[in-house]
Parts: sequence; structure tokens; C-alpha cells
Amino acid sequence: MTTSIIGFPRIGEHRELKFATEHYWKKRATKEELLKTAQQLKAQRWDKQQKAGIDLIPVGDFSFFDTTLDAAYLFNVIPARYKQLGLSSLDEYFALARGYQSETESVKALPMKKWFNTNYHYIVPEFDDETDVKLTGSKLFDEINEAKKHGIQNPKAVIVGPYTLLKLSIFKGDKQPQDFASSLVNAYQDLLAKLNEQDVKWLQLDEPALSFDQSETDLALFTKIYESLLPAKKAVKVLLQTYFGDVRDSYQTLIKLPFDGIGLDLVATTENSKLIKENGFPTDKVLFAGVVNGKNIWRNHYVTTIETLKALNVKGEIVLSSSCSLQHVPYDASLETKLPKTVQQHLAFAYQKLDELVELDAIFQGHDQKVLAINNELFSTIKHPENSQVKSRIAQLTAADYTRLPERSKREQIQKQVFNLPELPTTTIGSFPQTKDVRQNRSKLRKGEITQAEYDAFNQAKIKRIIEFQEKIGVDVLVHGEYERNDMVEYFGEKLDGFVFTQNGWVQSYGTRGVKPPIIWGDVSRNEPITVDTTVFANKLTDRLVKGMLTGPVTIFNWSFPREDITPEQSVTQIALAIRDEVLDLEAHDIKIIQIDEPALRENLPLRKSDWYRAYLDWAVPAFRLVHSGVKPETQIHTHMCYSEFGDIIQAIDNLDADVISFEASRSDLSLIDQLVAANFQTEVGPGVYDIHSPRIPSVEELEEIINHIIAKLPAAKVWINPDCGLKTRSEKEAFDAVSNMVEATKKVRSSLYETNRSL
Ligand SMILES: CN1c2c(nc(N)[nH]c2=O)NC[C@@H]1CNc1ccc(C(=O)N[C@@H](CCC(=O)N[C@@H](CCC(=O)N[C@@H](CCC(=O)O)C(=O)O)C(=O)O)C(=O)O)cc1
Ligand SMILES: N[C@@H](CCS)C(=O)O
Ligand SMILES: [Zn+2]
Repeated sequence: MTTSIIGFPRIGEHRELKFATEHYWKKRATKEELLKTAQQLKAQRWDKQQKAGIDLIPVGDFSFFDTTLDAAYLFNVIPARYKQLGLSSLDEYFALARGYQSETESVKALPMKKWFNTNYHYIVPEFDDETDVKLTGSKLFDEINEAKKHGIQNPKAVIVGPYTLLKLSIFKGDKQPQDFASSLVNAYQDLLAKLNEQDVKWLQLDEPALSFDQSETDLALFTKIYESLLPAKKAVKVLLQTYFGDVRDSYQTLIKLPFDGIGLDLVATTENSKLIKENGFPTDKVLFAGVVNGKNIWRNHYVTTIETLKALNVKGEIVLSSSCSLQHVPYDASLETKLPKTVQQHLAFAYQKLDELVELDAIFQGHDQKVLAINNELFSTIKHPENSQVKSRIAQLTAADYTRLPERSKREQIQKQVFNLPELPTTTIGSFPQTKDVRQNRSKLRKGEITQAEYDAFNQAKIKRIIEFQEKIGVDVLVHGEYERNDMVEYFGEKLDGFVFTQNGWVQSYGTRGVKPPIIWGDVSRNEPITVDTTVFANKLTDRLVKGMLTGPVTIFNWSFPREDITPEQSVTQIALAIRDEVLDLEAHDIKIIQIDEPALRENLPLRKSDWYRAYLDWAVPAFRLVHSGVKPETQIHTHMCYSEFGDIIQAIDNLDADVISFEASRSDLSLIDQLVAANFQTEVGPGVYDIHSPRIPSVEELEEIINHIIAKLPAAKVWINPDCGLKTRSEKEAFDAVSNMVEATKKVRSSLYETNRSL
């Protein structure tokens, strides 16, 4: 046994799981049809891995929505309000992930958060004082049986570990994570017993939470859990798997505990290699060396990898593995037929990464030096297109380019006067539903079935309709709807020089939703306007304010596959200059409010706090300022962020120096508001008043209550009212009803505010 992977993409080579699940949700397919698609996809993944020659194949990494939710469901971490719905287990599972609404019932979805520093989102499990943790589910065991039946003789069972499960969950009652440790240990012991019965040889417990800073209390909890759990393992070997970062504070603990294997990410950081070299690695444990990058799509440079492995000087057994689950990269680079060969030959998606592991293994064992030479030759020819103009523009930047004048409080006064908006102005985050006809229109353009003029005319009709809708219900700051965008990052990538695109490079973002990240291949520049035509078209249709809508440089970078020959700071600055030009162009075309979305700002924050500023925020925040520092005082700059923990970087967010920021806050119970108050946050804020990822429509009363809650804490003069993210994933009915309720609720709160003011 010499190769393994942590996990594999599960959406299907052609997103079969997305379509099957969405059909099931719309009652256009039966449960049996959905299960059949899932079965076929699992079989295909196993076949691919087996054929490639992977020795230890993960089972349990498949999911209908999210594997953290799968673990919570398996262990009965299901709040009573979902159980009370009396649904089938599959529908109950989906209710946790997406919320549930019927004639008589209405339950919100559990919160969704970014999975560490990726664009994948997990569902946050919820414990309360009534949570009775025990092994009640069977998914993992069913999949082990299924895999064995399919001919996978030696499956590696995979599940989120107990420590990470506790660290990522929310606790609604008085009980704290440590209060659930012993019942969780019992449940995992039962899991081990079942796997023993199934004659499973390896269990991979994913504990990526160890990549965060660990306090003494954290480590004590971790140790307590595993000291109790590991004696129950009997014949099952336990692999403690980490990824995305280093285990500097837990390494000593890990090597002392009786794990049979330890999995470390040797790509994201050099720290883990350093730990092994300096402290040694126990000969009685297997090192699962994460050497093939699960987060980026470039080919592995074998010489460097072999050197890294040799330098570890590990005397015991080494299994070559991926640095994290391969779910963060697309399935198959060989499906990409339109890329220039100069680019294509450097790509490795999940299938190619399986081959890389097997080839590396052969080289490491001294069998295949020819492959090594071919790989070396490939790397000697790599050449990223350079742009000297961009380089010299960056060289000439000074502090003034990063500073917007006058200061924000003065701008706030000027803008209030110029715009004369009512209290609690309403707006949306940008996108309106990307309905089937919108996608089909784009698909027809791609296939050459319609002309560009026909494509544009269709989108213009959509823009006209959505402007009319917003005017009719009384939204204060309008958007054009983003109909022309396949995605908020891919679209910008397509319009900028320096990017290349895949036809089928889909990666799961959450549930059934996927993205096709563009690839940064050369220096980035803007050679033509991007959004000016559509925004100006919308602006001319109404007397109300229309907000221009851009994606910020950090988000464009984070949600693309980045080149690795220049630093992230260099790439982001190049993109920032390109978006700056677009901002100034919009302003020159009479667009008075411009939103520059940065939902990924928090995502790429280093996992270790000591690296936050020096290694990231010190250049990421200025990059945003560079984008908007050139506009007039009366041009209002908005930004938007969603689905991350913002509490700990609130100051950095204020330092972006935007005029207004909209946040996702509704799914996380608006706790962000208290943090904003505590931080004396200066930017005007639009805390999302409802969750757009759920099909559930919030009532006017519910929204009134939320708005009142917000303005009880924040000064109404600084508050905007908006949904928590764009509406592109909703149906038109869901979006229209919810936004109408939001505007109606705002009007009611507004009039009661005026009443109160009058009576004072
Ligand atoms: C806001 N978020 C985003 C994130 N990351 C991004 N890169 N973009 C985001 O907007 N991260 C955080 C959050 C939440 N994440 C997401 C991610 C993805 C979606 C989403 O709605 N994805 C769509 C796919 C979008 C897209 O690229 N569409 C293309 C292709 C459409 C297509 O499938 N076309 C078919 C034909 C159409 C038909 O006949 O019906 C085809 O080509 O075969 C496009 O519009 O052109 C998804 O469905 O997964 C939301 C939030
Ligand atoms: N403007 C984008 C932001 C999503 S994070 C949208 O509305 O979809
Ligand atoms: Zn968002």
C-alpha cells in the first residue's frame, strides 16, 4: 500500500449529481432515481481510482450536500425543529441544508460557512442542550458495503473527526463543546465497532481544525477525545488526517497518541516538513504525505516533490497522498479541448492527479526515472505571458494611490445630501434569478446558435423588466440584475487579459452549486470596458439610482486557479489596477454608486493568526483601496461579503474604506451586529435580513422584527436593508416575493421610526 487520496470530487464529470438532486427537489425525479444516479457516480469514482492504481481508496467522501452535515446526521445532531417535520430521512437531511417550507411548516436552513480557506461551504451543525449524540445513521456503513460489492477490496472509511466536528459546530444551549465530548466519543466508538464488523482496515478521521492556532484548552479537549477513542479501534487502523495548514502546536501530541497513521499537508506549507525533520517521525506510524496539490490545477513537479520526501528522512512507511481532498479541483483536464497546448500540458485535474501519485510512487521507489525526465522537460518550457506596461504601472504606485480623500465621515455627509435617500435605504446585492432562459440564451451564444446582438437584446429585455420590478415595489438603489454573467468571477476573467478558461472545469461550491474558476495564466490587464454598457443601459431606464456591480481583486484572485510563479500580492495588484480602471470608467459614465464585491476577502486569510496581517491583510486591504481611491467624494463605494466569520477581522474590513458594506448575517443569527457595535464600525452597513440560499420566503412580520433588531443596536442612519447575498440561485417567484416583503417590512419600520421621531 503506497498511494491514497483524501477525497475525490463527487458532483459528477458533467455535474450529474447537481441535475439529479435539483430534479428531485422539484419533484421531477423520484428518490430511487436520485439514489441510482448517486450509485453510478460513486461506482465511477471508485473505478477511476482503482484503474489509476490508487491503493487505499476513500469511501464516505461522497455526499448529497456536505460531508460535515453527513457526520452530524450520522450522529443524530439534528435539532428538534427538523425532526418535528416528520420527513423521510433524505428530506430531513435536505431540510437541514436548505430549510423547509410547506403550507403549515416553515423552518430555516442551518448556517453555511466557508470550509477553511476554500470556496467550498459546509453546513454548520447545531448542538443544543437536548442534543442526544449517538450513532443513528448508516450512510458510511452502507457505502462501505456498496464499495466492497463493487470490488473495492480495501476501502478507507472517511469521516470528519470528533474534534473538528465540535470545533465547527454552533452550540445553542448552555452546554459547551466539551460537554459533548464523551457522548461523541461513545458514538465514534460505536462507529469503530461497526467498521470492525465490516472488516475495514483503515479509518481516516479528518481533523483539519488542527491547522488553526490551538490553545491549551483545545489541545486538552483533543487529547481527551482521542485518549478515550483510540483504545476502541481494535483491528481498524486510524489515520489522523489534517490539511490546509500545519500542526505546529499539536505535532508532539499527535506523535505520542496511538494513531496508526498521520496525514500532513506538505504543499500548503513547509512547516509540516520542518516539524518532521526537527522532531523525527515515529517508525510505528505511517506518514500519509500530502504531496499532490488538491487546491490548484498545475502539474506536480516531480523532482521537487521527491526532494521534499527524501529530505524528511522518515524511516517508517510513507503513503503518498493528496494535500487535501481533490474535491477542490475539477474532474478531468483531458476534457479541455479548446485550451492552447502551451497551457493544457501544464494542467492536472483530479484524474491526472491520481496518475501523478502513482508515477511519483514509482519514482520514489526508484522504478521510473524516464517519467521524471519527461516531467522535468515539461517544467523547463513553462512560460507565462508578461505585460511590461502593467509591471511599470505597479512600480510607479505611491501611498496616494491607496488613499481615498476626503475621509469617510466627510464623504458620508456629502453623499447623504446628494442622494437624499430615505432612512434605511433598500437595495439588493446585485444578481437576480439566473433562470433557465437566461442560461439557455448564453448557452446558445456559446454554441453559435444566436448572434451577439440577439444575446444582448435578450439580456436588455431582462434588465428592463427587473428595473421596472424594482421601481414598482419601491427599492431605493436599483441593480441591473447581472444577467450577462455566467458567474461573478468567471465573467470578469473572460473580459480581462491574462486569464484562460475551461469548458468543463466544474468545482462544487456548496450543495448542488458549482463554479468554473478561471485560470490565471499571464499578467492581468484590462483592455476594454467590462460592465459599462450594461450598467449605463440600466441607468438610462430609470430616474432612480442604479448601482454599478463589480467583483473585487481579492475575490477574482481567490476564486480563480492562480499562477504560482508570482506572489498572490503581485497577481492581486495587477487585477486591482484593472478593476480600478473599470470603476473610473463607470464613474465617468454617470454611475454614482459602485459596488465592488469582496466575498472572498476573509476566505484566504491565513489559518494562523500570526500570519494574518504580515502575510495577507497588509496587502489585501490596500489592494481594495487601490481599486476605489480615485473616485470623487460623491461617488458612493459599496462592498459585499458573505458566508465567512467576519468578527475577528472587523477592523480590517472597516479599513477597506468603503462607504457601505452589505454582509451575510441572517443565517448566523445576526450575531455580527454585536461585533460591529463593539468594534465601533464606521462603514455604513447592510446586514443581510434574510437567507437567499434557502427557497423559504421570509414573511413581512419576520423581516420587520429583524430590521427592528438591527436598528435597536446600530444607528438607523448608518443602516441599509438588503438580502444577505445575490438572488441568482432563486426562482423568480421566490426572489420577487422575498424582496417585495423586504421592501414592505422596511416601509413599515420606517413609518414607525418617523412616528417615534414626531412624538419625541
Ligand atoms: C456568491 N457565491 C459565489 C462563490 N464563488 C463564485 N465563483 N461565484 C459566486 O457567485 N462563492 C460563494 C458564493 C456561493 N457560491 C455559489 C457558487 C455558484 C453558484 C451558482 O449559481 N452556480 C451555477 C452555475 C453558474 C454558471 O457558471 N453558469 C453558466 C453555465 C450554466 C449551465 O449549466 N449551462 C448549461 C445550459 C443551460 C440550460 O440549458 O439550462 C450548459 O452549458 O450545459 C452560465 O450561466 O452560463 C450552478 O448552477 O451551479 C451560486 C453560488
Ligand atoms: N453581486 C454578486 C455577489 C455575490 S457574493 C451577486 O449578487 O450575486
Ligand atoms: Zn454574497
